[in-house]
Amino acid sequence: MARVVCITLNPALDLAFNLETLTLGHVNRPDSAHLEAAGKGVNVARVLASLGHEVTVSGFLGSENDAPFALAFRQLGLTDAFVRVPGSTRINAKLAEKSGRVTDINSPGMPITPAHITALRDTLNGMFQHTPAPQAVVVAGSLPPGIDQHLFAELLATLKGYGVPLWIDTSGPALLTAIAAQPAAVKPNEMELAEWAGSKLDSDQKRQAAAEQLYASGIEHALISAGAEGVLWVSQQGIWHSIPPSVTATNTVCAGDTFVAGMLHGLLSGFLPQDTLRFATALSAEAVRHVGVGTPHADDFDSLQQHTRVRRLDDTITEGATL
Ligand SMILES: Nc1ncnc2c1ncn2[C@@H]1O[C@H](COP(=O)(O)OP(=O)(O)O)[C@@H](O)[C@H]1O
Ligand SMILES: O=P(O)(O)OC[C@H]1O[C@](O)(COP(=O)(O)O)[C@@H](O)[C@@H]1O
Repeated sequence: MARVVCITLNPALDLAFNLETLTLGHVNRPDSAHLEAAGKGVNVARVLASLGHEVTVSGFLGSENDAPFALAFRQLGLTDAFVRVPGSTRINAKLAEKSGRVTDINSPGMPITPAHITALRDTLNGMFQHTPAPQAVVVAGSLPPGIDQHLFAELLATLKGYGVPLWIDTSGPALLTAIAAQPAAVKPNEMELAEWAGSKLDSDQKRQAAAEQLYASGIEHALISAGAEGVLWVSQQGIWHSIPPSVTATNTVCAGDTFVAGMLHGLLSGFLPQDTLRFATALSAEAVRHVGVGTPHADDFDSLQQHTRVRRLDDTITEGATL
């Protein structure tokens, strides 16, 4: 199993509500409510830890409400290297309706100062100078106030300088900065990548063209997800497409994070490309059946994998496992 660092610059407590129907402008009374330590990198870490990897989590956490995070990290066996900053970590509301529709309300997050950034850099330096060094680093989620594109680009350059594969999952201007940094992998969804692509990515053909363009721009693993329509993956190992099994989508929050973790797991474990994509796609489909990240320990996980369709769209690119 591998050592992985998951960085969440803007974590969140996810407050998930399950409602029959959301009625704007009225009192809504959900069937259930659930509060969980989250944010993209934290969610990726949850999945990797459940798959047996040794995971360190880092980024910025508000010191005033870090108890649910500290508890979750202990329970999951994650090493906590988050820099504490004064204030409270944001709360994001996730309103899931019976129809499967989810409304996300993602708050801006706590302001981060240059001193906090220096503290994070020191923490990361210590981590990567230690042997054995981590084998991969994931940076996932939005940027908090105080971290602009310039600072983000500098941080990514530092992480690339450590010489381990850098995986990034973010959106908006940060996604453009991430792509320009030429990391080992990016995993936008089709809507997040539309701005970079300059048009809607509303078909497999358009997603394939965009993934090939990302790959050509210097990204080893270009991954584009499109919900139930599946994933386009371009790498040295070929051009692959997957379609998830049909499941009842109860809550799609965390599906993307679960998918990223599944791909990283497959590649770190030396799975064949088709097995890696099948595993990650099935795991993310598992995630949408309930609140939170997907679990490979679900009773029917083998069946979910069997019902995941994976096919290679080319056979000209040389196969060879790289991370
Ligand atoms: N309705 C769904 N049914 C089955 N699988 C889904 C569904 N929605 C998402 N997934 C799985 O989760 C993955 C990530 O979901 P997606 O919505 O594309 O990303 P994100 O959560 O980052 O927006 C998809 O590639 C797919 O495998
Ligand atoms: O940092 P952002 O872009 O605001 O996203 C944070 C939100 O994304 C999540 O990590 C879920 O992400 P996915 O649905 O893409 O897997 C939530 O836990 C969190 O509230």
